[in-house]
Amino acid sequence: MEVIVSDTPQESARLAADVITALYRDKPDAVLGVATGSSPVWVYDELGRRVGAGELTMAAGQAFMLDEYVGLAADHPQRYRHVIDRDFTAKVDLPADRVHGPDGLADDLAAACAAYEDQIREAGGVDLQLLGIGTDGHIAFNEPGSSLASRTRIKTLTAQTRADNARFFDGDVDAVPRHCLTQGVGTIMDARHIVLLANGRAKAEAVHHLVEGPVTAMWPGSVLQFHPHVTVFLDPAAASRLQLASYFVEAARGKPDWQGF
Ligand SMILES: N[C@@H]1[C@@H](O)[C@H](O)[C@@H](COP(=O)(O)O)O[C@@H]1O
Repeated sequence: MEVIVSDTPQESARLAADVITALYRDKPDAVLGVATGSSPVWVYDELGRRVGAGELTMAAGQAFMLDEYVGLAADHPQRYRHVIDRDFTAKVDLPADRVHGPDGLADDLAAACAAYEDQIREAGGVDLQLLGIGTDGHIAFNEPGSSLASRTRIKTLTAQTRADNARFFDGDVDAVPRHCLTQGVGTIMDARHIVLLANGRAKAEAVHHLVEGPVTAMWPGSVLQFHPHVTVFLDPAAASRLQLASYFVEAARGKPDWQGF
């Protein structure tokens, strides 16, 4: 696991965008895994800027979302489909019909989950998965206690996650759905490169468990310690509980070239 502590979230986002830019240069039809939440938004802004400036094209790519709420009305602005359309797809040149997500309005949710797994496999798997992390250590919507081998399925959200996400529902926790469809931990682990961003002190405990804790389903992000290619971008506040923080900062200073993680 490579851990990079930057001075600001914006600098982390630029570095993450460098990794994605390098991927699309090498592989124009690359498959990107996209995440909702505030953590990746600056990455999407930077990708959009680069596409606009002619420095990057994702036009031959595909993207797969991590998760979706169950039962939110088709036109609800907080459906992750709409969030990704607004935060990511609208900014880049990747055609909207090549951005896929699990169908939280399907009549048969289990079948929709299985179909989504098939779709990812048929696309050749995810080349680079962008991730955030919840304050309780969840990745996508794999809450504490999730099987570390899980595949895309229906999950119940914890009270903590619903409280965290109430800010997107005018502060009304009762408006936050109780269920979601989410890629499983095992599905995420199949991605060839995982790039996780975390910012702010509220993430410091989850980041500590992710990087330094024992691998446990109680902190699902910790399973990334078993993945051969993970890059974690942190701001100083998110890194503040790492025992190895000064080591990571020193290592970053000695690094001559950020390209080619
Ligand atoms: N399902 C998403 C996760 O994919 C995301 O990582 C998490 C953290 O969001 P933020 O980046 O806004 O802190 O929020 C949601 O629960």
